[in-house]
Amino acid sequence: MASVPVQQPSLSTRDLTIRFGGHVAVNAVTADFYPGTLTVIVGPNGAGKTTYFNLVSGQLPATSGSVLLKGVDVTRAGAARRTRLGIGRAFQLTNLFPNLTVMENVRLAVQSRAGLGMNMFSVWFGHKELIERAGHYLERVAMAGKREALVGSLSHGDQRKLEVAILLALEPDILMFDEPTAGMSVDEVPVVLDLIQAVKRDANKTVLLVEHKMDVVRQLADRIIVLHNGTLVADGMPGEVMQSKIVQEAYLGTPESEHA
Ligand SMILES: Nc1ncnc2c1ncn2[C@@H]1O[C@H](COP(=O)(O)OP(=O)(O)OP(=O)(O)O)[C@@H](O)[C@H]1O
Repeated sequence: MASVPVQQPSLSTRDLTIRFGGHVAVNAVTADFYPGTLTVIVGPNGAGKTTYFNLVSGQLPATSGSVLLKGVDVTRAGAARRTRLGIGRAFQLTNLFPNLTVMENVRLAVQSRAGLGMNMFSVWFGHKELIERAGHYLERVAMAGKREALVGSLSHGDQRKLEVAILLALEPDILMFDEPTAGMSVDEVPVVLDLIQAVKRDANKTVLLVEHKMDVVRQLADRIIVLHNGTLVADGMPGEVMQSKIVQEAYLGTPESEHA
């Protein structure tokens, strides 16, 4: 009988926990994430979603438990090492250079991915291929027309789209988005959602998304994890998780319209 190959998780957390004083913000969360799957993490305000993201991407040190990236224990590794190992996160605008142009921001990401370092004046400057690659990512977020604009002058929605372009340019294996459409205008939202759809069709990419808007959750999720008071209370296919009693009580008990 032919054996079915067992897929290795690209990312795992084991009993991952962080305490702030007496408050346990993330409480013994164990989960595996696989390539080709988009997992949405939902939960009420203060449930621990962003803190869990910070523990995974290395912005916060765990109090206990572990984070494994492709089987490598990175619990004590900083964010930079985790990035080198393939984690990429869209950082709510904190990784943009406001005094540089849109093109320069994406070029730096392409340059970084190409292993050339972040020096604006290094040999790649003017390098046609890198500029073309940066242009490609700008086209994917429908921002090719704004390549010479200073980032600080962009609308909030454009800055969020640029952030997605930069994330894509870094070509991570694991992509983490924290409410990617928050603050976007109605016509900007589909650009980003279509892009995330396209990323999730790539069987090699693992996508994690924190999201409040239930229409976005329905549209994108292959799997839903529910956090409540820092604890994982449900994990499964969208249909079953949405129907489960614990979710109805813990999350959907809050009217959806409040989060829409
Ligand atoms: N640096 C910190 N110091 C102390 N408490 C913190 C810190 N960061 C988060 N917390 C607390 O941990 C809990 C979880 O916060 P977190 O921001 O992760 O929730 P969330 O699910 O992302 O919420 P929201 O949906 O509102 O963004 C909250 O009670 C928050 O006040």
